[in-house]
Amino acid sequence: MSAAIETAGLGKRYGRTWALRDCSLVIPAGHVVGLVGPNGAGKTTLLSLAVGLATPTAGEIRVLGGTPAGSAAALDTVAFVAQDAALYRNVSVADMLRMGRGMNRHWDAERAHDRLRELGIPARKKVGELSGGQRSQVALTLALAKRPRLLILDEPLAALDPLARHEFMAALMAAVTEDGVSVVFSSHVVAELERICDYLVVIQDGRVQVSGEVETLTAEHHVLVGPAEEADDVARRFPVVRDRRTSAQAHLLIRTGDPAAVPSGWRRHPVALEEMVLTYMREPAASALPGPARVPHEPTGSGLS
Ligand SMILES: Nc1ncnc2c1ncn2[C@@H]1O[C@H](COP(=O)(O)OP(=O)(O)OP(=O)(O)O)[C@@H](O)[C@H]1O
Repeated sequence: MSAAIETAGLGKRYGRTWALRDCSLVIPAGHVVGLVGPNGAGKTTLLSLAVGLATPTAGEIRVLGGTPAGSAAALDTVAFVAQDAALYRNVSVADMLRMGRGMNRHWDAERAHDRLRELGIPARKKVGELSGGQRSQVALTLALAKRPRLLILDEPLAALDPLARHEFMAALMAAVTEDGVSVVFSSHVVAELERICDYLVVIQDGRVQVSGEVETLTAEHHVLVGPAEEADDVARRFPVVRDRRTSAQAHLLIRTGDPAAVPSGWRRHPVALEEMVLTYMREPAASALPGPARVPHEPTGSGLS
């Protein structure tokens, strides 16, 4: 399957600040991708580069199987919903739709009007007169009317209450099912990721920390619980994302491609996606971990079953 977004050595610097560095990433097409990371991590920068609103300082970025980001061909097939659904507040919804039709070759006006009718959003209203949730839905309607193959959204849920959030995501998922569009969206709503996305990218301090299919990542991450005096030995055998110890017990959040490899006398617990993401966000050093995980040492037979 081709890549929705592919970067090689991608970097973006603003003055002295590297907003994004050494980013080499392949996000396969056909996924709903959650891009997460703390404030200032570089999420908006990566998405802006992907839609051609910013140009790289280093490296390159391509979309949809090799089309240079920001090129005319890419603009035809990529749609973007910016943070806070930035729209012209004094313009009516109907005029926004007319502008969209004038600017896009594959504009599906009927679909846009049908969507707004279903949502009960009057086209004559000015954008500034709509609620935050309605504005977001208008922004999504405009993006989908382009009939994109890749839809990129920057924090689409930020301004929405839980109900509007639910309705927005339902609309997005319907588009994924109907059109097979690839979706990449940034979000701080970590708790909802598991329900929404099947691919995850965690970014921190301008670098990609972890990236992969949700199913694979949750299968690879575990918490090992066992006696503290054996923890150093166990920690040498697995890539450790988080190491918590009391005088008696150790809790090691590890990443391994071999979930059966539990040291004898230790217990293994699964890790929910939310806990995994929050752990990476709290542990910037975990970005050094390889992926997929490799066991750094051959087992020596001293306790691994
Ligand atoms: N136009 C700009 N000029 C100068 N610095 C910028 C600019 N845009 C972003 N930065 C800096 O680049 C870094 C990454 O910013 P970016 O907006 O990409 O992060 P983010 O992960 O989207 O953050 P948030 O979650 O707060 O939206 C930050 O240190 C930010 O201050």
